[in-house]
Amino acid sequence: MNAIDAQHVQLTYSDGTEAVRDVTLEIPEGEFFGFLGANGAGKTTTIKVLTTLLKPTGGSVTVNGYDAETESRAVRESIGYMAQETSIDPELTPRENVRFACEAYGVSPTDRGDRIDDLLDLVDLADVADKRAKDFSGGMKKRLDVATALVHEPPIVFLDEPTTGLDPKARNRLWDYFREINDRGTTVFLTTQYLEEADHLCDRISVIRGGTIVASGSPAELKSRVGGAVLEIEFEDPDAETLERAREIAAESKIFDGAAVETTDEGITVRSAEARRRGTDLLVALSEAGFTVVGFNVRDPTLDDVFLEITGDGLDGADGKGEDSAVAEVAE
Ligand SMILES: Nc1ncnc2c1ncn2[C@@H]1O[C@H](COP(=O)(O)OP(=O)(O)OP(=O)(O)O)[C@@H](O)[C@H]1O
Repeated sequence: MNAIDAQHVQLTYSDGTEAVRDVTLEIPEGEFFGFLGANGAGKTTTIKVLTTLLKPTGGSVTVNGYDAETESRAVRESIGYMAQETSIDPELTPRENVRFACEAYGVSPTDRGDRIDDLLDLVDLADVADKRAKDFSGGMKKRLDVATALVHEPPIVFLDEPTTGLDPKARNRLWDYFREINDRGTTVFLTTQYLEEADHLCDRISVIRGGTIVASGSPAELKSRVGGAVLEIEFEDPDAETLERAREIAAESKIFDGAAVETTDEGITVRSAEARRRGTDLLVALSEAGFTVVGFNVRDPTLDDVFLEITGDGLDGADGKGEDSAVAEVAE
Protein backbone atom coordinates (compact mmCIF):
# COMPACT_ATOMS: atom_id res chain seq x y z
CA MET A 1 0.00 0.00 0.00
CA ASN A 2 1.20 3.49 -0.78
CA ALA A 3 1.23 5.97 2.09
CA ILE A 4 -0.09 8.59 -0.31
CA ASP A 5 -1.92 7.83 -3.52
CA ALA A 6 -3.18 10.85 -5.47
CA GLN A 7 -4.55 10.31 -8.95
CA HIS A 8 -5.01 13.19 -11.40
CA VAL A 9 -5.81 15.71 -8.70
CA GLN A 10 -7.18 19.09 -9.73
CA LEU A 11 -7.98 22.10 -7.59
CA THR A 12 -9.55 25.18 -9.07
CA TYR A 13 -10.23 27.98 -6.58
CA SER A 14 -13.62 29.69 -6.62
CA ASP A 15 -12.10 32.71 -8.42
CA GLY A 16 -11.16 30.40 -11.30
CA THR A 17 -7.44 30.03 -10.46
CA GLU A 18 -6.35 26.58 -11.59
CA ALA A 19 -3.77 26.05 -8.84
CA VAL A 20 -3.50 22.28 -9.38
CA ARG A 21 -4.20 21.01 -12.87
CA ASP A 22 -3.04 17.40 -12.90
CA VAL A 23 -1.08 15.90 -10.04
CA THR A 24 -0.53 12.17 -9.67
CA LEU A 25 1.62 11.03 -6.75
CA GLU A 26 2.28 7.49 -5.52
CA ILE A 27 4.42 7.67 -2.41
CA PRO A 28 5.41 4.41 -0.71
CA GLU A 29 5.49 4.05 3.07
CA GLY A 30 8.75 5.23 4.62
CA GLU A 31 9.79 7.38 1.68
CA PHE A 32 11.30 10.83 2.12
CA PHE A 33 9.53 12.62 -0.70
CA GLY A 34 10.29 16.12 -1.93
CA PHE A 35 7.80 18.34 -3.75
CA LEU A 36 9.59 21.18 -5.49
CA GLY A 37 8.41 24.25 -7.29
CA ALA A 38 8.75 28.01 -7.44
CA ASN A 39 6.41 30.44 -5.68
CA GLY A 40 2.84 29.89 -6.79
CA ALA A 41 3.56 26.56 -8.54
CA GLY A 42 0.87 24.78 -6.52
CA LYS A 43 2.76 23.12 -3.67
CA THR A 44 0.71 24.38 -0.74
CA THR A 45 -2.56 23.83 -2.55
CA THR A 46 -1.56 20.22 -3.22
CA ILE A 47 -0.63 19.72 0.46
CA LYS A 48 -3.97 21.17 1.51
CA VAL A 49 -5.76 18.69 -0.73
CA LEU A 50 -3.69 15.76 0.58
CA THR A 51 -4.34 16.81 4.18
CA THR A 52 -8.11 17.21 3.46
CA LEU A 53 -8.12 20.97 4.13
CA LEU A 54 -9.31 21.48 0.55
CA LYS A 55 -11.62 19.23 -1.44
CA PRO A 56 -10.21 18.47 -4.88
CA THR A 57 -12.26 19.63 -7.85
CA GLY A 58 -11.05 16.56 -9.75
CA GLY A 59 -9.23 13.27 -9.18
CA SER A 60 -8.92 11.14 -6.06
CA VAL A 61 -6.71 10.99 -2.95
CA THR A 62 -5.98 8.16 -0.53
CA VAL A 63 -3.76 8.74 2.51
CA ASN A 64 -2.78 5.86 4.80
CA GLY A 65 -5.43 3.82 2.98
CA TYR A 66 -8.22 6.28 3.84
CA ASP A 67 -10.19 8.12 1.19
CA ALA A 68 -9.61 11.87 1.64
CA GLU A 69 -13.19 12.73 0.73
CA THR A 70 -15.23 10.11 2.56
CA GLU A 71 -12.82 9.39 5.44
CA SER A 72 -11.29 12.83 5.97
CA ARG A 73 -11.30 12.53 9.75
CA ALA A 74 -9.34 9.26 9.65
CA VAL A 75 -6.86 10.89 7.26
CA ARG A 76 -6.38 13.85 9.58
CA GLU A 77 -5.87 11.66 12.63
CA SER A 78 -3.17 9.69 10.84
CA ILE A 79 -1.03 12.61 9.63
CA GLY A 80 1.11 15.36 11.05
CA TYR A 81 1.12 18.72 9.29
CA MET A 82 3.62 21.50 9.74
CA ALA A 83 2.15 24.46 7.88
CA GLN A 84 4.15 27.42 6.57
CA GLU A 85 2.69 29.63 9.29
CA THR A 86 3.68 28.68 12.80
CA SER A 87 1.01 27.02 14.92
CA ILE A 88 2.73 27.56 18.26
CA ASP A 89 1.50 29.96 20.91
CA PRO A 90 4.41 32.31 21.73
CA GLU A 91 2.96 33.06 25.16
CA LEU A 92 3.33 29.40 26.14
CA THR A 93 6.48 27.40 26.85
CA PRO A 94 7.57 24.50 24.59
CA ARG A 95 6.30 22.03 27.18
CA GLU A 96 2.90 23.77 27.29
CA ASN A 97 2.71 24.01 23.51
CA VAL A 98 3.43 20.31 23.07
CA ARG A 99 1.00 19.41 25.87
CA PHE A 100 -1.67 21.50 24.17
CA ALA A 101 -1.04 19.65 20.90
CA CYS A 102 -1.30 16.32 22.78
CA GLU A 103 -4.72 17.36 24.06
CA ALA A 104 -5.82 18.51 20.62
CA TYR A 105 -4.77 15.22 19.04
CA GLY A 106 -6.24 13.13 21.85
CA VAL A 107 -2.98 11.62 23.11
CA SER A 108 -3.91 9.66 26.25
CA PRO A 109 -2.98 11.47 29.50
CA THR A 110 -0.81 8.55 30.63
CA ASP A 111 1.34 8.80 27.50
CA ARG A 112 1.66 12.57 27.48
CA GLY A 113 4.54 13.07 29.94
CA ASP A 114 6.92 10.69 28.15
CA ARG A 115 5.82 11.87 24.69
CA ILE A 116 6.48 15.53 25.56
CA ASP A 117 9.95 14.74 26.98
CA ASP A 118 10.81 12.56 24.00
CA LEU A 119 9.77 15.18 21.43
CA LEU A 120 11.44 18.12 23.17
CA ASP A 121 14.56 15.97 23.33
CA LEU A 122 14.27 15.12 19.62
CA VAL A 123 14.23 18.78 18.62
CA ASP A 124 16.81 19.85 21.24
CA LEU A 125 14.48 22.09 23.22
CA ALA A 126 14.65 20.17 26.51
CA ASP A 127 16.92 22.83 28.04
CA VAL A 128 14.42 25.61 27.33
CA ALA A 129 11.29 23.51 27.84
CA ASP A 130 9.92 25.90 30.45
CA LYS A 131 10.84 29.22 28.88
CA ARG A 132 8.26 31.23 26.98
CA ALA A 133 8.53 30.68 23.21
CA LYS A 134 8.05 34.34 22.25
CA ASP A 135 11.77 35.13 22.59
CA PHE A 136 12.89 32.09 20.59
CA SER A 137 14.80 32.38 17.31
CA GLY A 138 13.07 31.46 14.04
CA GLY A 139 14.87 28.11 14.05
CA MET A 140 13.75 27.26 17.59
CA LYS A 141 10.14 28.11 16.75
CA LYS A 142 10.28 25.87 13.68
CA ARG A 143 11.70 23.05 15.80
CA LEU A 144 8.85 23.46 18.25
CA ASP A 145 6.45 23.39 15.32
CA VAL A 146 7.95 20.07 14.21
CA ALA A 147 7.49 18.65 17.71
CA THR A 148 3.82 19.67 17.89
CA ALA A 149 3.14 18.05 14.49
CA LEU A 150 4.45 14.72 15.79
CA VAL A 151 2.64 14.32 19.14
CA HIS A 152 0.27 11.61 17.91
CA GLU A 153 3.13 9.66 16.27
CA PRO A 154 1.66 9.96 12.77
CA PRO A 155 2.93 7.53 10.12
CA ILE A 156 3.06 10.45 7.64
CA VAL A 157 4.20 13.99 8.23
CA PHE A 158 3.72 16.91 5.81
CA LEU A 159 6.30 19.68 6.08
CA ASP A 160 5.42 22.78 4.05
CA GLU A 161 8.59 24.79 3.39
CA PRO A 162 9.79 24.11 6.92
CA THR A 163 13.15 25.85 6.59
CA THR A 164 12.24 28.95 4.57
CA GLY A 165 13.84 32.03 6.09
CA LEU A 166 16.22 30.13 8.35
CA ASP A 167 19.98 30.59 8.26
CA PRO A 168 22.02 27.64 6.97
CA LYS A 169 23.00 26.49 10.47
CA ALA A 170 19.42 26.38 11.74
CA ARG A 171 18.39 24.68 8.51
CA ASN A 172 21.06 22.01 8.85
CA ARG A 173 19.90 21.30 12.35
CA LEU A 174 16.31 20.79 11.21
CA TRP A 175 17.52 18.46 8.48
CA ASP A 176 18.98 16.18 11.16
CA TYR A 177 15.57 15.95 12.86
CA PHE A 178 13.77 15.30 9.61
CA ARG A 179 16.19 12.50 8.84
CA GLU A 180 15.72 11.04 12.29
CA ILE A 181 11.94 11.18 11.96
CA ASN A 182 12.22 9.39 8.62
CA ASP A 183 14.68 6.85 10.08
CA ARG A 184 12.02 6.02 12.66
CA GLY A 185 9.84 4.87 9.74
CA THR A 186 7.72 8.00 9.22
CA THR A 187 6.87 8.87 5.61
CA VAL A 188 7.88 12.48 5.00
CA PHE A 189 6.27 14.77 2.41
CA LEU A 190 8.40 17.89 2.17
CA THR A 191 7.84 20.96 0.04
CA THR A 192 10.78 23.24 -0.48
CA GLN A 193 12.22 25.93 -2.68
CA TYR A 194 15.74 24.94 -1.68
CA LEU A 195 17.23 22.56 -4.19
CA GLU A 196 20.07 21.73 -1.86
CA GLU A 197 17.57 20.69 0.80
CA ALA A 198 15.84 18.29 -1.56
CA ASP A 199 19.17 16.92 -2.73
CA HIS A 200 20.32 16.22 0.83
CA LEU A 201 17.14 14.72 2.19
CA CYS A 202 14.88 13.21 -0.41
CA ASP A 203 14.72 9.68 -1.77
CA ARG A 204 12.55 10.95 -4.59
CA ILE A 205 11.43 14.30 -5.92
CA SER A 206 8.61 15.60 -8.07
CA VAL A 207 8.76 19.03 -9.62
CA ILE A 208 5.52 20.99 -10.00
CA ARG A 209 5.13 23.92 -12.36
CA GLY A 210 1.90 25.71 -13.15
CA GLY A 211 -0.07 23.06 -11.25
CA THR A 212 1.37 20.15 -13.26
CA ILE A 213 4.14 17.70 -12.45
CA VAL A 214 6.94 18.20 -14.94
CA ALA A 215 9.59 15.78 -13.63
CA SER A 216 9.95 12.98 -11.06
CA GLY A 217 12.83 10.79 -9.94
CA SER A 218 15.59 10.41 -7.37
CA PRO A 219 17.99 13.36 -7.17
CA ALA A 220 20.63 11.21 -8.90
CA GLU A 221 18.24 10.21 -11.70
CA LEU A 222 17.22 13.80 -12.28
CA LYS A 223 20.83 14.94 -12.34
CA SER A 224 21.83 12.21 -14.76
CA ARG A 225 19.22 13.59 -17.16
CA VAL A 226 21.30 16.69 -17.58
CA GLY A 227 24.01 14.42 -18.95
CA GLY A 228 27.73 15.03 -18.76
CA ALA A 229 29.10 17.87 -16.72
CA VAL A 230 28.95 21.62 -16.33
CA LEU A 231 31.80 23.86 -17.37
CA GLU A 232 32.01 27.22 -15.63
CA ILE A 233 34.22 29.89 -17.19
CA GLU A 234 34.84 33.34 -15.73
CA PHE A 235 36.27 36.40 -17.45
CA GLU A 236 37.90 39.53 -16.13
CA ASP A 237 35.26 42.26 -15.58
CA PRO A 238 33.03 41.15 -18.47
CA ASP A 239 30.39 43.50 -19.87
CA ALA A 240 27.15 42.29 -21.45
CA GLU A 241 28.61 42.37 -24.95
CA THR A 242 31.64 40.28 -23.95
CA LEU A 243 29.40 37.71 -22.27
CA GLU A 244 27.15 37.46 -25.30
CA ARG A 245 30.12 37.05 -27.66
CA ALA A 246 31.56 34.29 -25.43
CA ARG A 247 28.18 32.60 -25.32
CA GLU A 248 27.99 32.61 -29.10
CA ILE A 249 31.48 31.15 -29.48
CA ALA A 250 30.67 28.32 -27.04
CA ALA A 251 27.25 27.64 -28.55
CA GLU A 252 28.41 27.70 -32.14
CA SER A 253 31.78 25.99 -31.77
CA LYS A 254 32.11 22.47 -33.13
CA ILE A 255 33.82 21.41 -29.89
CA PHE A 256 30.57 20.26 -28.27
CA ASP A 257 27.67 18.59 -29.89
CA GLY A 258 24.51 20.33 -28.74
CA ALA A 259 25.78 22.08 -25.60
CA ALA A 260 23.48 24.28 -23.52
CA VAL A 261 25.23 27.58 -22.90
CA GLU A 262 24.14 30.32 -20.51
CA THR A 263 25.70 33.56 -19.42
CA THR A 264 26.26 34.31 -15.73
CA ASP A 265 27.38 37.52 -14.01
CA GLU A 266 31.03 36.62 -14.42
CA GLY A 267 31.12 34.46 -17.52
CA ILE A 268 29.38 31.48 -19.10
CA THR A 269 28.33 27.95 -18.16
CA VAL A 270 28.28 25.13 -20.67
CA ARG A 271 26.33 21.92 -20.02
CA SER A 272 27.49 19.10 -22.24
CA ALA A 273 28.30 15.40 -22.27
CA GLU A 274 31.70 16.46 -23.62
CA ALA A 275 32.37 19.12 -20.98
CA ARG A 276 35.10 17.21 -19.16
CA ARG A 277 36.90 15.88 -22.24
CA ARG A 278 36.77 18.97 -24.44
CA GLY A 279 36.60 21.81 -21.90
CA THR A 280 40.18 22.91 -22.47
CA ASP A 281 39.54 23.12 -26.24
CA LEU A 282 36.93 25.77 -25.54
CA LEU A 283 39.40 27.67 -23.37
CA VAL A 284 41.85 27.71 -26.26
CA ALA A 285 39.15 28.92 -28.67
CA LEU A 286 38.15 31.70 -26.27
CA SER A 287 41.72 32.78 -25.68
CA GLU A 288 42.36 32.86 -29.45
CA ALA A 289 39.30 35.12 -29.74
CA GLY A 290 40.90 37.54 -27.27
CA PHE A 291 39.14 36.62 -24.01
CA THR A 292 41.00 36.66 -20.68
CA VAL A 293 39.81 33.67 -18.66
CA VAL A 294 40.30 34.14 -14.92
CA GLY A 295 38.34 31.16 -13.62
CA PHE A 296 37.61 27.67 -14.89
CA ASN A 297 35.78 24.80 -13.22
CA VAL A 298 34.18 21.53 -14.32
CA ARG A 299 31.59 20.02 -11.98
CA ASP A 300 28.83 17.43 -11.88
CA PRO A 301 25.31 18.70 -12.53
CA THR A 302 23.30 19.89 -9.53
CA LEU A 303 19.54 20.09 -9.12
CA ASP A 304 19.79 23.75 -10.19
CA ASP A 305 21.01 22.51 -13.56
CA VAL A 306 18.12 20.06 -13.65
CA PHE A 307 15.73 22.96 -13.12
CA LEU A 308 17.34 24.96 -15.85
CA GLU A 309 17.00 21.99 -18.16
CA ILE A 310 13.38 21.25 -17.23
CA THR A 311 11.95 24.71 -16.93
CA GLY A 312 14.42 26.90 -18.77
CA ASP A 313 14.50 29.31 -15.83
CA GLY A 314 15.36 27.33 -12.71
CA LEU A 315 13.45 28.14 -9.56
CA ASP A 316 13.30 31.82 -10.36
CA GLY A 317 11.23 33.94 -8.10
CA ALA A 318 11.85 31.54 -5.25
CA ASP A 319 13.18 33.86 -2.60
CA GLY A 320 14.67 30.89 -0.83
CA LYS A 321 17.14 30.22 -3.59
CA GLY A 322 20.14 32.14 -2.40
CA GLU A 323 23.87 31.81 -2.50
CA ASP A 324 23.66 28.79 -0.23
CA SER A 325 21.63 26.82 -2.78
CA ALA A 326 22.73 23.59 -4.37
CA VAL A 327 25.15 25.20 -6.80
CA ALA A 328 27.38 26.47 -4.05
CA GLU A 329 27.13 23.42 -1.84
CA VAL A 330 27.26 20.49 -4.21
CA ALA A 331 29.77 21.87 -6.69
CA GLU A 332 33.08 20.02 -6.74
N1 LIG B 1 -7.34 30.90 -1.74
C1 LIG B 1 -6.91 31.12 -2.99
N2 LIG B 1 -7.75 31.63 -3.92
C2 LIG B 1 -7.34 31.85 -5.21
N3 LIG B 1 -6.09 31.56 -5.65
C3 LIG B 1 -5.22 31.04 -4.77
C4 LIG B 1 -5.58 30.80 -3.41
N4 LIG B 1 -4.49 30.27 -2.77
C5 LIG B 1 -3.52 30.20 -3.69
N5 LIG B 1 -3.94 30.65 -4.90
C6 LIG B 1 -3.17 30.70 -6.16
O1 LIG B 1 -2.94 29.37 -6.57
C7 LIG B 1 -1.65 29.24 -7.16
C8 LIG B 1 -0.85 28.20 -6.40
O2 LIG B 1 -0.60 28.66 -5.08
P1 LIG B 1 0.12 27.79 -3.97
O3 LIG B 1 0.08 28.56 -2.69
O4 LIG B 1 -0.44 26.43 -3.96
O5 LIG B 1 1.61 27.73 -4.54
P2 LIG B 1 2.96 27.33 -3.82
O6 LIG B 1 3.73 26.53 -4.80
O7 LIG B 1 2.69 26.71 -2.50
O8 LIG B 1 3.64 28.74 -3.61
P3 LIG B 1 4.48 29.32 -2.36
O9 LIG B 1 5.85 28.77 -2.52
O10 LIG B 1 4.42 30.78 -2.58
O11 LIG B 1 3.80 28.87 -1.11
C9 LIG B 1 -1.05 30.63 -7.12
O12 LIG B 1 -1.30 31.23 -8.37
C10 LIG B 1 -1.81 31.32 -6.01
O13 LIG B 1 -1.84 32.71 -6.23
